[in-house]
Amino acid sequence: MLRFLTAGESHGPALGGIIDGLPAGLEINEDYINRQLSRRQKGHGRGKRMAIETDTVKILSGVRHGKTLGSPVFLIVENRDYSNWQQIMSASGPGTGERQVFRPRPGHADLAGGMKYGHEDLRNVLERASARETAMRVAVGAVCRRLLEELNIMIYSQVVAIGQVRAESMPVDHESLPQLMEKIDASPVHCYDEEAAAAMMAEIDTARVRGESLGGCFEIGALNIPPGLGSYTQWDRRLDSRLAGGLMSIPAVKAVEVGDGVAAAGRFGSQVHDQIYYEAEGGIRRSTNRAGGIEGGVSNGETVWVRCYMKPIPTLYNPLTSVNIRTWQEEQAQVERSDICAVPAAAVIGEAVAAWVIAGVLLEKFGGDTMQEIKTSYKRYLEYLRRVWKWERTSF
Ligand SMILES: Cc1cc2nc3c(=O)[nH]c(=O)nc-3n(C[C@H](O)[C@H](O)[C@H](O)COP(=O)(O)O)c2cc1C
Ligand SMILES: C=C(O[C@@H]1CC(C(=O)O)=C[C@@H](OP(=O)(O)O)[C@H]1O)C(=O)O
Repeated sequence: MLRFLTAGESHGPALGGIIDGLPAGLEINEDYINRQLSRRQKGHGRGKRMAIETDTVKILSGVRHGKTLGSPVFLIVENRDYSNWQQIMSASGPGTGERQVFRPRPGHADLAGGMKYGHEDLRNVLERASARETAMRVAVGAVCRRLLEELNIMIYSQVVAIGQVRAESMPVDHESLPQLMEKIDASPVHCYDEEAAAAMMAEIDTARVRGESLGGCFEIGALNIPPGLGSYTQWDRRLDSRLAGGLMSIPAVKAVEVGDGVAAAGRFGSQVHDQIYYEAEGGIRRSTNRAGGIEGGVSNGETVWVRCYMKPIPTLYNPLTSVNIRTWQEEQAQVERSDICAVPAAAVIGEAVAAWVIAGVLLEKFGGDTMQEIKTSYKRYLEYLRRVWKWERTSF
């Protein structure tokens, strides 16, 4: 079973992550993970913290001579900002009482977390509730992405809305993907459509001037997924529920839509379901993919695609009304250094989460202790699909 845990406070010394259940023999190195970490740090609308951090990972265990050993992989990413917070974060001594938080920010974890854990200083909540933790999730996801690459599976993302500004989602196929991703990565808002991207940036600038924040929507896709990942046999084995749960765990993501899920709810069945055809060459195929590549919680061989909807960032430089929890007087919410919009970063985090979920279901189906065993079993399955089901669309 593939599992991971992360630890670390936003302004503490470091983030840590342990991945357990990886096979032996997977090639991985720090540079590969760092490339994904750097993608997460980009995006128009980020605050000053991203100028302080240059996220880089250290692999502390589970990898030797560039390959996984089959034992737990232990990763850390240091917080450069810690040097500015060391006194504040320490248990005692000068500075310990500074930067306490008593005016909970509506939309953040401050108040609910304070009530739950009995913290009077709400910094004790926000330090862990902060999306800083997602840096480690991207590091973990990068290892899973490497595993998927070995099976020729690729993951992409693109931002399709910031506030009210929408962009067409770019159709993606396996061949065009590397070039498309290069262009999307070069966009300051992680969006293929240049005109929409310019409007999105202007929208973020307007929000900044007004002391406001913005959310939006991003799409995540996985290409070259074979039919048969996930299962309808138990609720917790469904690929759609696992993807939705994972993606919803990204801070501020408030809805996950599989394929055309939301629009489909308002249409007739004949306008929604993807008809099935057969061709002597190429075998079974669909001409549409409104289902998002998943039927009955099982991948159907089409591109798996989902959309995630992110709410606006809770910290507002023009703050909303709150209550001081020491005096019970109405006051404006705390203002902490903050992003204005983090949808482009969330898209990269979404890729990492999707990579982790898909690697997990893959290992459940083709699991072995070594990459070689997994590849052999994967190959055998694709041969079966070709022989029995005339399925030839998954390349390996
Ligand atoms: C990449 C990323 C960066 C974020 N940056 C901030 C930020 O700077 N300030 C803030 O208040 N919230 C930020 N958030 C959102 C909060 O972390 C999130 O709203 C909060 O943890 C409460 O969780 P919830 O929105 O899921 O209920 C960010 C989220 C992500 C994914
Ligand atoms: C640190 C990151 O995001 C942070 C997420 C975050 C929050 O409240 O979620 C608040 C901000 O923290 P700070 O006040 O230290 O600037 C963001 O910068 C990161 O993405 O690496």
